[in-house]
Amino acid sequence: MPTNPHRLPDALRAAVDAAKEKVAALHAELPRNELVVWTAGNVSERVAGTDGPGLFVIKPSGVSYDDLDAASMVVCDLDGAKVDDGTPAHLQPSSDTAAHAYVYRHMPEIGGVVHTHSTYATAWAARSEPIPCVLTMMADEFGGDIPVGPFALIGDDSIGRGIVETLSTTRSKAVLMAQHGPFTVGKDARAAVKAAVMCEEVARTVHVARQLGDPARIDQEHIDSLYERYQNVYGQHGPETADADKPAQKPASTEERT
Ligand SMILES: O=C(CO)[C@@H](O)[C@H](O)COP(=O)(O)O
Repeated sequence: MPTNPHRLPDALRAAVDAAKEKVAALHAELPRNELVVWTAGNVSERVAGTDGPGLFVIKPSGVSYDDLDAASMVVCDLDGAKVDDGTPAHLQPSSDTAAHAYVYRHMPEIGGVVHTHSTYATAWAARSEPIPCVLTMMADEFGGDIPVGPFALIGDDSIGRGIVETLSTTRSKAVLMAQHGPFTVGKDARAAVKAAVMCEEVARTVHVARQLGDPARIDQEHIDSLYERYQNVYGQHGPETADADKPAQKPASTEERT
């Protein structure tokens, strides 16, 4: 049953509108960081403070990045069904909506999901090869290798299932879906966009390094130390300068999760 926007409590209406503004603005980061071409890629964010079954905001499918604004963002429930909140009826949500919805249903700590076809990360995905943790930046952001998820067709739960299954075995916020491209997650959409930018950067750097030889993986104890510092010490921590990229909960160590 579509949701009538006029029946939304004021707080939920405000939260939906805030998410639409934020997700629209974050979509501009994808072309700005050269992570997408044409209409490829998408960003979503869970609507904060939603009682009941939950909602998220995602871009409409196949619309030029130049034409995306808050008014064109689509609101969906956690089954991926479009919610009628006043967004024009002809705007259908992203073709990856079912994957985003699956992640939100199965990873309650996650508040943002991003998908791109960024060149270097997608090249690793094309080979179904994990990116080895040979850079401190990888240890900082991803806590280890960036894993590969299974090949899956677009349109149903298959991609989402592959993302969740793969991310459940790692600290990484990025997964390279085989022969498709990277999906990243974060506590909110901004953190997931950051992970997408970092994923492409390390994919490019490790690729370049491999043209020169075989880079060595960082020792596990050093990876753990770097990850701990970056996640818990790096950046600003005052109430007015809190880093929005920090995870809500400290993820378990690799040893605890495997
Ligand atoms: O992976 C795919 C298609 O292969 C999609 O991610 C498109 O690249 C973007 O689709 P929309 O979000 O515009 O539907």
